[in-house]
Amino acid sequence: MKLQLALDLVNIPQAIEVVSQVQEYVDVVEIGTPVVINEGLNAVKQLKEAFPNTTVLADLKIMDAAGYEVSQAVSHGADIVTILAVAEDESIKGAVAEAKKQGKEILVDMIAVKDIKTRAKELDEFGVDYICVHTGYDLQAVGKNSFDDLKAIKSVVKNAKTAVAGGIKLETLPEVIAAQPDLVIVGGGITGKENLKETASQFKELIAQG
Ligand SMILES: O=C([C@H](O)CO)[C@H](O)[C@H](O)COP(=O)(O)O
Repeated sequence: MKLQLALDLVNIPQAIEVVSQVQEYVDVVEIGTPVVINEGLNAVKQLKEAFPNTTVLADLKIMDAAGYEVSQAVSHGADIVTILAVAEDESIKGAVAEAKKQGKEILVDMIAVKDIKTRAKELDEFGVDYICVHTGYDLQAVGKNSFDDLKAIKSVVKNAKTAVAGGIKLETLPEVIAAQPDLVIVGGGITGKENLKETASQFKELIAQG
């Protein structure tokens, strides 16, 4: 089980500062969608240049022009690129084909999917690398989480790795770990704390005990 740190509410220098503090405890660093919107793929490029040995995920949440957008993210240093599960099948297949060509990976974000099991089965057959259940900020705000969705996809996914994101905190981490995803994605649960390093190390320790 790996830990991904999501950086959403920072600019580029702040992102680099956060990663320099917690680098040893995280397996993947995500340049979040709000950062890409504010700073463009330059944020991915600068993070990769600052931490060349770190796996960098570009949270583009692609919806169309998938092959092209994956190729752009990869050319800026992304190792993993996200696409939305609600995108057309052709877009998902295009993203997977481009990532494979470049030796990189695709994470599909299940945000807003209604029939989780059916879509997860289809995505699994398209050869995506990760299928991620995700409660976005707007549903977190009304008290939702993705823990039951994680169990649902775990019951049908045979090939892809599974991931979970959305409001995960140290207090809720044991419930997440119990469902055994391959990747746990945490943003505010780490970046919102005073002592980032201590919090990241506690996440890492619990995940290692898995
Ligand atoms: O993908 C995300 C969200 O849509 C904003 O871009 C976050 O990175 C994801 O939800 C993880 O962040 P937290 O919910 O703060 O843990």
